[in-house]
Amino acid sequence: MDSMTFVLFGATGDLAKRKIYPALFNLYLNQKLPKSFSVIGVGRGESSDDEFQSRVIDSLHTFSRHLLNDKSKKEEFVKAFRYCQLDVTDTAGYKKLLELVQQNEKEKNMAENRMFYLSVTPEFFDVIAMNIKDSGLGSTNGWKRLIIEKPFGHDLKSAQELNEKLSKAFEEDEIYRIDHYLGKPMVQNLEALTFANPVLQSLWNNRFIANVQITANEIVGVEERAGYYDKAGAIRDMVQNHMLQLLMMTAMHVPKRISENEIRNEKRKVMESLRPLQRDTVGVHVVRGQYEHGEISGEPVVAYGEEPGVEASSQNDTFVAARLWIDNSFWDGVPFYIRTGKRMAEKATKIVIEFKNPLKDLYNSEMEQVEPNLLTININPNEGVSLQLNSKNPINGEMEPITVDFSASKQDVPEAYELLLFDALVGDSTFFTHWNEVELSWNWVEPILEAFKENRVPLHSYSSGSMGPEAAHQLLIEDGYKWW
Ligand SMILES: NC(=O)C1=CN([C@@H]2O[C@H](COP(=O)(O)OP(=O)(O)OC[C@H]3O[C@@H](n4cnc5c(N)ncnc54)[C@H](OP(=O)(O)O)[C@@H]3O)[C@@H](O)[C@H]2O)C=CC1
Ligand SMILES: O=C1O[C@H](COP(=O)(O)O)[C@@H](O)[C@H](O)[C@H]1O
Repeated sequence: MDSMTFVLFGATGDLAKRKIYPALFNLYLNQKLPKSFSVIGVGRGESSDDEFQSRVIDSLHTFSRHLLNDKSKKEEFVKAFRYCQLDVTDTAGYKKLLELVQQNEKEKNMAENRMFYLSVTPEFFDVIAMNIKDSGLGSTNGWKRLIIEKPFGHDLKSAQELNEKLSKAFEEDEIYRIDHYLGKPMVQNLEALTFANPVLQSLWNNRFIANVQITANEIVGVEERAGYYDKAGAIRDMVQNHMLQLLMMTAMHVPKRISENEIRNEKRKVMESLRPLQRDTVGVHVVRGQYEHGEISGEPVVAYGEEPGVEASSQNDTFVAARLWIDNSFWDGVPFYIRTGKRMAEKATKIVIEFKNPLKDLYNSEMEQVEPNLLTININPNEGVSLQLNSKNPINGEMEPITVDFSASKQDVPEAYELLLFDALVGDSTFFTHWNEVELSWNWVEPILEAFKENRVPLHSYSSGSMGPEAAHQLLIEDGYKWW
């Protein structure tokens, strides 16, 4: 693997400590980092290299999945870390950063391969990219790559403007837009599951599938992120990115070859076939909700409007459910339902494929409980795949659903950030979001944003700790289905 310098903007932030350092450390332990590498952490505050290294060690103690008592491994790992104090808006200051990067490359005899990770608030994405270019940091004899965090824009226009600016400093194939759902092992496994199993592949179309349900429910509320979340809502925070990515991964057709370009092409085709919504009829297919007070794990929790930093009158959505149609020959007539909410009864990220049940009538007189076959892909918290079948109970002779569980017991499942960082290091962008996907997603979401803003869609309240507003259940009931 190529030697490289990993320049981390936002090195003193929450994401760095909770996700990025543990991911880098796990890669290091698994010998998946280059033999020669350095990490230059950028932050506004003053810090020596030693202080920065101690901060990284602390984060590993708290957040690494390897509960390693061997202190020496951690110390060995952080030797590669240096700190650079820099206000990212201070153009002149990048000279110091460039000197530090070059000095390191020279000392360690490393190739000029530079990975820039923007783990900062989005308002700085374009500023930093331009400064990387103008300062000469981006002029290397090796490769340069930019990893960029979410959110990528606030709507279609702002996303286009951001992309325009980034593309002045980096080529599209140098930009790695993180959607951490694409780093989840079961999401990465979707491709193998659907393409490498002829049994499933032959059923993966509208002849056999009745509907598809994609759920990403959370127990947590807005937490300390009201400043961001109250302007974003579930529609921007989860639907525009994670939910539509899961939809693309589920609905894409088997590509001619398994390669990043072919997969990307198939994902794009899904988005292009997604039936557009009209602003004035959004409410027919989209349900929005906001959590009320309630109880979670026996503890009372406050309503969204009482959360710190949220105005009591906020009309922000903390729940969205929607019915989508993919107008192509594979999925014609198959509704795709998505739902995501905060303060729900359980943490569950899953994709459920409900198969058609043409034999239902065969058993109707004898047994009434013939359930549809369901393929459930559990993404979080329990990773695995299960298939619900009908079977006769040998004791009472009654038909009952049984579940065949395909989940292997995995003790050491890598974290999303670990898989994604490794892919970026080796230059594989399959599980990163291409600009086409971002643009098409914002484009599809745009009428919903407008309808929400203009209050064309009722804002239903739901109790914290429930399964969301009743209207989200009605959405499926009117089609003769229910959420699984
Ligand atoms: N935290 C999370 O779980 C997730 C975060 N994200 C995204 O990751 C990014 C980072 O989030 P998070 O870590 O939570 O944010 P934090 O607010 O915790 O950290 C922000 C970082 O940016 C640095 N920073 C702020 N202003 C400047 C400046 N002018 N010059 C230099 N550095 C500056 C801060 O340094 P200092 O304060 O030391 O100056 C700090 O290191 C965001 O885009 C967020 O949307 C995405 C998914 C999950
Ligand atoms: O991107 C985000 O995702 C999390 C949910 O992620 P998960 O891996 O725990 O399912 C969500 O809480 C957050 O609001 C959103 O910004």
